Amino acid sequence: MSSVAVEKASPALNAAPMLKIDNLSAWYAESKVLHGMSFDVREGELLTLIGRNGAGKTTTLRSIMGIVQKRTGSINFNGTELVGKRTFQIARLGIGYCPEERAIFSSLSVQENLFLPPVLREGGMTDEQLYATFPNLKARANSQGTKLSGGEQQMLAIARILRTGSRLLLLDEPSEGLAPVVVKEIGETIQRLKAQGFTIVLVEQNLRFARLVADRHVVVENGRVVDILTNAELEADMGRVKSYLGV
Ligand SMILES: Nc1ncnc2c1ncn2[C@@H]1O[C@H](COP(=O)(O)OP(=O)(O)OP(=O)(O)O)[C@@H](O)[C@H]1O
Repeated sequence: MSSVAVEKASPALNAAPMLKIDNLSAWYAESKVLHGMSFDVREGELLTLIGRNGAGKTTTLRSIMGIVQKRTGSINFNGTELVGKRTFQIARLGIGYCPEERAIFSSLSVQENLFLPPVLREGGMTDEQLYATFPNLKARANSQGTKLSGGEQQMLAIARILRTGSRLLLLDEPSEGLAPVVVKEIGETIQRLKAQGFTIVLVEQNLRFARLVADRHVVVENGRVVDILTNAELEADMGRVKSYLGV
């Protein structure tokens, strides 16, 4: 399929930006980790951040959520500037963050974990909608967090932020450490969420997974954006991205 055909097939590529990141820099203590990153995320789009270990992908998500000590530049979400805002204020605007470590509370049941974050704004999924989207979790509603498989924990971590009313989802390596069959399930879930109109930024090392779900890819290297390409462009020239990733 030509890139033009794919771009036509993905209306999100022509949508207005929901998040505009301009000249973003971020620090951990004295150490500058992001060096003037700029990219945007369009409404309804699924955008991946790809790049080697330590490139700054997680830090980009943490900067959007305000979980770094210092950041400069601009992160504009639907017209509101996020630089200067606190994490709870950012969450209330409708941004949900699912960290790499998943943060499932082992002593709590699935249901308790699910209902832990407060509903922050209207439009969040109801319990029925959540359990319809994640039928495995319904069957495990009273199981303790620790008794879940890695895939179930990942599903729970994603489900938890859907209740809150978030419309922009920041997902950090949901495929990490999971068996291929489970990665496929997570991919299908993410595609369903996109079809439901969620906008998603996905940090992903697994290119095979990223290609299946994404509209566009932002390549991060040493805290800088070194390339932005549509999924069709990636399909047409895998070598372009593999050279960045060293694979
Ligand atoms: N809490 C921290 N304190 C100090 N430096 C950090 C901290 N977290 C990350 N770093 C450093 O910031 C840089 C970017 O890390 P980041 O986790 O954003 O990369 P990444 O692209 O997400 O890679 P990975 O997939 O390995 O997590 C790395 O050099 C890392 O060592």
